[in-house]
Amino acid sequence: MAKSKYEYVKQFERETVFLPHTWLVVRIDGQGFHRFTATHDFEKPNDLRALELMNRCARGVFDQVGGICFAYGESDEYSFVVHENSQYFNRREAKLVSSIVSLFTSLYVFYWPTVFPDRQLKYPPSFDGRIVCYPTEAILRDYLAWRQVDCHINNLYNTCFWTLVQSGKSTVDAERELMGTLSADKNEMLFTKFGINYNKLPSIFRKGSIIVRDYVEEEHTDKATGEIRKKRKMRTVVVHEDIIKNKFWEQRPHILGKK
Ligand SMILES: Nc1nc2c(ncn2[C@@H]2O[C@H](COP(=O)(O)OP(=O)(O)OP(=O)(O)O)[C@@H](O)[C@H]2O)c(=O)[nH]1
Ligand SMILES: [Mg+2]
Repeated sequence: MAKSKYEYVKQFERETVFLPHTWLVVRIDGQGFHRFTATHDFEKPNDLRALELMNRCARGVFDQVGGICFAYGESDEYSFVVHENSQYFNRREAKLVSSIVSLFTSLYVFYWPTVFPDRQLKYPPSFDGRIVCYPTEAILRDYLAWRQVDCHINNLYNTCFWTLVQSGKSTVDAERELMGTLSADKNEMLFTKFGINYNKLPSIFRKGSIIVRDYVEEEHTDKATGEIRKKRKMRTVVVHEDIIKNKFWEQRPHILGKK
């Protein structure tokens, strides 16, 4: 086919293609969610339904976009790990980040009425996205540990802050009381003043959410004998576990392992 005289404009296009055998992390983050969560009356410090909505959207991305082997979410953000061996979109930055952030955003609006049937969406939410390339599995694991530590630090602080405010303190006084305190002080304050054992709070709040493909035991009835048997099946699961101290990775070598 003959080329038009305008074809030359394509020469101006530039692309970032990531190096092979490197881990890619696409992190999306709600834009202006401080305002969005206030406008939509999210519960403080954690709105369980809002977190479940984030998890639903992330599962949609996890299952539809190729090459994703792990996802971690907390607050208004989600990180998607593209496997080092993935060739999806030929590892092109713009394709990967734009399709993940747009799919996540449209799923957020799509699932909103199911998760919040009693709450109207007052304006369209948006998310931004970026990709970072990590050359080794050890650095990738440290990246994920960094996000989970962030979740822990923020959640412990916010739990203390809103418990103090709900007990009658002004936001200024609550902030002043927490200034300079360490994690141990915050745990102690929650327990002695309010009878709250921080470690007993839901793990989705304390640890964030992890999406992986993992083996689960499923029961099925043997047609011939009527016996109930257990079978190990690979499924997409959402868990709220410690990926830092526990043997999370050691127990699941298939997640980051070579495919
Ligand atoms: N009430 C409530 N607020 C939440 C919840 N999850 C996230 N948020 C809000 O969302 C904000 C997320 O932090 P950021 O991403 O730093 O703030 P942002 O306003 O989205 O700012 P940009 O990301 O820079 O656009 C938090 O500071 C909270 O205000 C929740 O479960 N309940
Ligand atoms: Mg945000």
